[in-house]
Amino acid sequence: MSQKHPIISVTGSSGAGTSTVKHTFDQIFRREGVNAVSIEGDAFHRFNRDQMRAELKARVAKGDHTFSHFSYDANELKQLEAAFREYAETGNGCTRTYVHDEAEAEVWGAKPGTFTDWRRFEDGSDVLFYEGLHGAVLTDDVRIADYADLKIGVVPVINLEWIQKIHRDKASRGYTTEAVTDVILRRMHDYVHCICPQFTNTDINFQRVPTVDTSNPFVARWIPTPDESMVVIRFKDPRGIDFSYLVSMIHDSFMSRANSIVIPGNKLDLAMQLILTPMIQRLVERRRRIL
Ligand SMILES: Nc1ncnc2c1ncn2[C@@H]1O[C@H](COP(=O)(O)OP(=O)(O)O)[C@@H](O)[C@H]1O
Ligand SMILES: O=C(COP(=O)(O)O)[C@H](O)[C@H](O)COP(=O)(O)O
Repeated sequence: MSQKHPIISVTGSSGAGTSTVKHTFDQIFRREGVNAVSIEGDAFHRFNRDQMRAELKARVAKGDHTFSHFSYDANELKQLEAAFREYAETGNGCTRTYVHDEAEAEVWGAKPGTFTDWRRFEDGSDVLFYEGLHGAVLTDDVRIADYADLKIGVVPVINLEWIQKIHRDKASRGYTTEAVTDVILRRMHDYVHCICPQFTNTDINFQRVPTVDTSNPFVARWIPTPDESMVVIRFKDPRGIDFSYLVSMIHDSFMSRANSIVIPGNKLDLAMQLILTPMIQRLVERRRRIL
């Protein structure tokens, strides 16, 4: 936690929609005049694509079938924690980019499946914004969640998450359904052990729930649209959340528990803006007062 250099962390599995949610944050940052530096969880993978394949082969040969990008030890989580700590203390830090495909390769000048060099953040930012798989990890060794001032979970129900991952990985990363299915299966152990526990450490979770049949996600021809879904928004600490304001502003929303509201899927962007803008304003105002 840092009053001077706040950190916002958006955590979700692969295909959950964290990159999509980043657009909403970018809009809020732009409108509110907040200068944010962004980092991606992929930057903190331990291995590039070839090294990861070799490591997987070696682990399988030793009888370990659970190693994946979700595993804590497939990532430099100490380094991610150090990046959060350094930012909290000094307002700066280091990141790099994992290049997924040819389009990103053009932008970054590195081959798909490799990392760029490490680089320093730009000076003078108001907040650090993280988006990735491990932004709310809390273990005996690694205390990433402790450094983040606002932690958001993006967690579609699992069939929908798989549909989103399969479609994104096929459309923009060139994988087949079979290849993505293998990845989903291999990652399941650490989905349970490394990803799910983080959603008890987050301040707010956004859980998209389809209202159409997704019972066989591996043959779904398209991703259920916002109109074909609802979103459950759960607050860890509901004190200070003006639920009656939210329910009156978001047409057709309702409270399902004392700490949760349910909204139509096509109101997600509006709901995020209504909920997150005052929270971001508070973080930035507190920082500016101190400075
Ligand atoms: N709220 C949403 N409504 C419809 N499609 C979505 C939504 N959120 C994400 N998607 C789709 O799901 C896929 C995965 O989203 P993405 O943001 O790339 O996930 P992540 O970065 O968490 O891996 C993308 O094709 C994206 O367009
Ligand atoms: O698990 C993830 C990260 O989440 P996201 O999918 O949301 O980026 C990616 O698949 C790996 O970064 C790289 O995998 P590959 O080397 O197969 O591209």
